[in-house]
Amino acid sequence: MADIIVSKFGGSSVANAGQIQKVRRIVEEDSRRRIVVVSAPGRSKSSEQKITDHLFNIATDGMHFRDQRLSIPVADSKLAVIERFTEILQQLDISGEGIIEALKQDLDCKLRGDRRVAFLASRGEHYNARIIAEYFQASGMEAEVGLPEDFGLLVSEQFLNASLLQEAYGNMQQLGGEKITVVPGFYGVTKSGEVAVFSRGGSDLTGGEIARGVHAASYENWTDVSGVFEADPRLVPEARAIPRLTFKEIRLLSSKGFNVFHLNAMLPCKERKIPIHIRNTNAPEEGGTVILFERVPEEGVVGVARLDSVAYIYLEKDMLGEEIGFTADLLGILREFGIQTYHFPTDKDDIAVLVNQDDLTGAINDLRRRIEQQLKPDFMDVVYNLSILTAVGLGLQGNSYPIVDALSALGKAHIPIEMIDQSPSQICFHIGVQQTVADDALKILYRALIG
Ligand SMILES: Nc1ncnc2c1ncn2[C@@H]1O[C@H](COP(=O)(O)OP(=O)(O)O)[C@@H](O)[C@H]1O
Ligand SMILES: N[C@@H](CC(=O)OP(=O)(O)O)C(=O)O
Repeated sequence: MADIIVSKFGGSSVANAGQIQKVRRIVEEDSRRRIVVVSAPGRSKSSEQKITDHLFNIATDGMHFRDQRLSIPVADSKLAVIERFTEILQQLDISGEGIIEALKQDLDCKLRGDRRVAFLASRGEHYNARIIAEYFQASGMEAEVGLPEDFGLLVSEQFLNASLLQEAYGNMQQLGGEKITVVPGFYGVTKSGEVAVFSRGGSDLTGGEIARGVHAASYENWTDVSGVFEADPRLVPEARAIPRLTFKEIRLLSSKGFNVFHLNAMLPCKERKIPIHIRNTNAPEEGGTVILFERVPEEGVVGVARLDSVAYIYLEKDMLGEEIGFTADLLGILREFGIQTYHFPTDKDDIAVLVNQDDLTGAINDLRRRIEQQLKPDFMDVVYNLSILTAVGLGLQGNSYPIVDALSALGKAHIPIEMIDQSPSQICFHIGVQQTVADDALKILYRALIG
């Protein structure tokens, strides 16, 4: 189906009726846009929460916003979800028959545990897709909704972090006929028909997997910025959109904080060499970013990413470097505790592992005890609140000068460096700093390496 474009519209692009009207215009403009993947309504103003967050709040009995030091009662979240969909229906001027009643019933579902969380979390995408398909039809388009439960978007039974099952690719062949099919992102169904969701931001994954399944000519990812920027535009306002990136570069950048595109969403497209085009729903005339298999680099560094909330677990033990299997044992313990690791610089008598510090919450005492018992370090320390700044670019291969420039710029600004790591591929390097200086450090690196 080489003439099909799969177009995914993110939460900001489908947050309200005005945005959905823009989506319609975009879809109508190119007859190849026959599979449209939609997210749940995101924030349309900063005072609002994403519908998916309200749904997680309902599913977790009002605990979901605790990290943001907010407490939103379940009843308020239910009301917010119902009101948002009612408003969208009214403003699009469609009846949406039975939709609000069905939504209310779903919000009172009796499922338990992860199954309950997954089912509730999926409702934002489910109802938005149904509404958008109905709106497309009402405005004269040949369109229908394609629900994962109907066409068989089969996923594993990890209800809150599902992955696609191979059979799903065959089932996707029924998509992409003459009609436009509106597919809800973020969820699939297990072989026994239960709903399971991908990780957060997972509508990008739905789009990427469907693009692979139908052998699409391209995968468009429509959002609220004009492509992937050289640095997070909220932190570095002068950053510009990067016209072309490779699959490898975007993966390195998204794994270190470029959350414009889900880290794993490029993998299915890479397999089939399907180009990904990141574009702005609010400015479709702008070029955006194209992600391709290869490109000729004209620069050293193409982007600088920043990842916060990193902790540094440091162990010292004489002869550690000579003890075969020490690193594997340490990483094995971290795996057992479900702690995400980023880097592990090692030396003769010491090792550090940089981890996601949110994963340490509630686990750190048990983890320390376990490491002490099994690995018997002479000394152990845990340092919190670090940021990793990651510079990426194919042009770094065989050109180490940007590393010198980066260190010298940080040195001139008296920014202390906690960690340095060059990736084995040599197309990126990482610098760890205290989170308190990360804003400055990012701007300094941006100016030294790109701006
Ligand atoms: N390097 C970057 N380039 C572009 N956007 C970025 C970058 N890093 C972070 N972002 C943020 O990602 C946001 C888009 O992602 P997301 O909120 O998931 O969009 P959507 O709702 O369309 O899925 C942008 O509004 C921007 O604030
Ligand atoms: N709505 C889901 C899935 C998703 O991809 O959303 P968005 O396109 O708004 O990032 C989430 O918030 O995680």
